[in-house]
Amino acid sequence: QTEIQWWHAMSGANNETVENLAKEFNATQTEFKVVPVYKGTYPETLNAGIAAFRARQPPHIIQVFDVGTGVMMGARSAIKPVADVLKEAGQNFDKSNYLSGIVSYYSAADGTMLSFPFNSSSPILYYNKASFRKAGLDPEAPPKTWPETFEAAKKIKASGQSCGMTTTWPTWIHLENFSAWNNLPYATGENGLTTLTPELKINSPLNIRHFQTLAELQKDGTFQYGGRTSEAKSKFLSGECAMMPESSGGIGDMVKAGMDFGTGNLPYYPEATGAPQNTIPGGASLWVFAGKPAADYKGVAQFFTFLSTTEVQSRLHQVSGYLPATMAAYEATKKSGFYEKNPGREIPIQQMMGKAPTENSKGVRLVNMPQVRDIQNEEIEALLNGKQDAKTALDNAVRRSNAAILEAAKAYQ
Ligand SMILES: O=P(O)(O)OC[C@H](O)CO
Repeated sequence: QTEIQWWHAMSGANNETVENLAKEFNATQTEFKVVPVYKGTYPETLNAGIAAFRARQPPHIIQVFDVGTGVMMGARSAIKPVADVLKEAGQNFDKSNYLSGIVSYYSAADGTMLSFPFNSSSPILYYNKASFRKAGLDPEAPPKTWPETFEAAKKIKASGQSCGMTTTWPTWIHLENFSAWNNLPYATGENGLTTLTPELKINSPLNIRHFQTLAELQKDGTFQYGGRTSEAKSKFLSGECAMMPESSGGIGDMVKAGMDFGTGNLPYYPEATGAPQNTIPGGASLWVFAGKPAADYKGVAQFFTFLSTTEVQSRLHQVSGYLPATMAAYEATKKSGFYEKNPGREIPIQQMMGKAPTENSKGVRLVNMPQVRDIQNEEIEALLNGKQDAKTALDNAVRRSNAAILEAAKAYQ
């Protein structure tokens, strides 16, 4: 039996899903055994993959988060495009079966699909219904705009509760999706999609106002910072913080915890022209490393074909909150009545596909995006620690990121 190593970053409820998928696939045939290995957070998993590649011992499949896409595309000789893996193995592969916004994000300029869109997400607002009741807020009416969200957070705090709001992923949610959803540029060159050396635009007056408000609310704990990736989830699950913008793919843990929670759209600013626009694909995709024996790729292809079936895709979407990768799975979920029975579960798809994207909202691509996020996180943390104001933080983030992008782009020119 040939083992197929699959490195991933899924913890909690999503980890169980990954384990179950591998078991299920392994039971369908005897030639291959998919072995999932948890390698830590998304940034940790990507770093582990790069180190393993350098040591000539990469896994067959690695899960890389949205912003690692540019890094992987830049390492073209290290990877084998998923379209080739599937075609060479004689698997029926038609790009048009997949959700268009997702597939274009994971395709090369010539249209070749490079990675498998395993878990795409959109950020939504989670809220604790009991906390809303305690604060005299309507538990069936989540705030729609950022000003309403901050008002609700203040009321929750004023009702004697410990924290109105926290957030996961400050960069992904409050910078990248913030720009797309409010139809503002994140960077020049269609957010880096048409140039290797874009300049960031994340220090507009609305960006500054948003972060200055978060910093003000952080002072008395109305807002509580909770970390750079998904760490803040524990503050919501424990009941400490009543609201939390977080990935749609985080829903499995809330369900598992038996919480009485509601979900709403990602808030926006009503004065932003065209807002709410559309969100951009988050989550991760599966990349295949090059240089493995040809026979192994047959197993990888079989596994991806298994993952693409309508039955598996529908289930994955319904259990995890990630978007279905294929249109067929979306249609099947609609037909089954799932969205009527589970209000709010169509939100991530509607947020991403509800409007045709503008040049501000197709996606963000930088050759060194994980590094740029680190820079932004440092500046945001200094802001929330009271060391600088929002204008300084965002101006610094722009200046430092632009310099880092220019430096990183040299390797590709
Ligand atoms: O929590 P996920 O898997 O939806 O990922 C969120 C962000 O897109 C990661 O960069």
